[in-house]
Amino acid sequence: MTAGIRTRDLGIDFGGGVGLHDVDLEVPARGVHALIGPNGAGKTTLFSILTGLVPPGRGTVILGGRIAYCPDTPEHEPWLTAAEVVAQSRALCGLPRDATSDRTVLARCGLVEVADRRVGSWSRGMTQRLGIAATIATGADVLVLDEPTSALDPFGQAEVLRLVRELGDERCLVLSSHSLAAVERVADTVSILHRGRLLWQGTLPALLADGLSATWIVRVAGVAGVAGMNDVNDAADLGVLEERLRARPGVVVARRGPAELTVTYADAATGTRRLASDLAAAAVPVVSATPEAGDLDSAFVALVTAHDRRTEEIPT
Ligand SMILES: Nc1ncnc2c1ncn2[C@@H]1O[C@H](COP(=O)(O)OP(=O)(O)OP(=O)(O)O)[C@@H](O)[C@H]1O
Repeated sequence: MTAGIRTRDLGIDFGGGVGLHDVDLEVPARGVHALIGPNGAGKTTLFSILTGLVPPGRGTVILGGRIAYCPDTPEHEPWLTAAEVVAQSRALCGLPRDATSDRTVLARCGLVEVADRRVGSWSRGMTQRLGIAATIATGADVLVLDEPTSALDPFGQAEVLRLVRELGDERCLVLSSHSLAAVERVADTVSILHRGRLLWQGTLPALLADGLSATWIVRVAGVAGVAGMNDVNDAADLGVLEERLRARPGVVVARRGPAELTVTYADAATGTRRLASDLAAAAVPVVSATPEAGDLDSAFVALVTAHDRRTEEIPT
């Protein structure tokens, strides 16, 4: 796998243990990579070192090509038009003038209709998209976007995430975000930074599998269209399902609500293997079976909490 970014033993000390410690990051040359971490984890510091804005205290950074960075709150000269901002970005990288390409970049970011408007009074969402346009215009192989969806409304977020996904299909795109739902939608690979240390890195499916619990929430179907009867039928179906699942070996079943059971296995891998066949054998209509913890939020919280517990246990 060619790397877009590779760091070895990267570190910086701000004093009192704050900074970055032994960061060995590996980001593929193509795809969307999300760097996530609690506030103060060191994400912006790491981006600043990767992009050469801050020299590291120690370690190395190897890049697969030119890198461009868009800060979380991009600022543009207010008297410039959007087209001029993009042209300026291209010129600062020593690239020749190319008004057609500038328009294409603005069109990709949904800004072509306002290309000739001065950007001084633009909304946060438009300013953010213009920052991304200026970043794309550099033609860099590695794009780093610091919290590109923060402070955007749901429409703005969807638009930026669509663009992020598109760009990641062409080159190496790294973003940081506190919106784990957004990360789950667009990222191919993820790294988790906490207190300046890289706790985890790998593909999103691997991270989700790591965080998967051994418990599933199973909801049964009622009899649709029978007024006032749904609860009664749900209860009846639930009772039958409960009894039949209990008869299966190694399954722990508990009631969760009027139409829901929790079904727990010895471990997540056993559950993944057996849940579908156990439900089929029970032969009761089921609406859904959802892992109790199987999303990025729970995987993230589990990793960070486990790390904190371990470090608290180490005597000082
Ligand atoms: N130049 C500096 N001098 C001293 N401390 C610094 C410096 N830059 C960052 N820090 C500290 O390093 C830690 C990491 O900060 P950083 O901004 O990189 O975190 P972050 O993960 O981007 O946080 P957030 O999600 O809140 O933006 C913080 O405790 C911050 O106060």
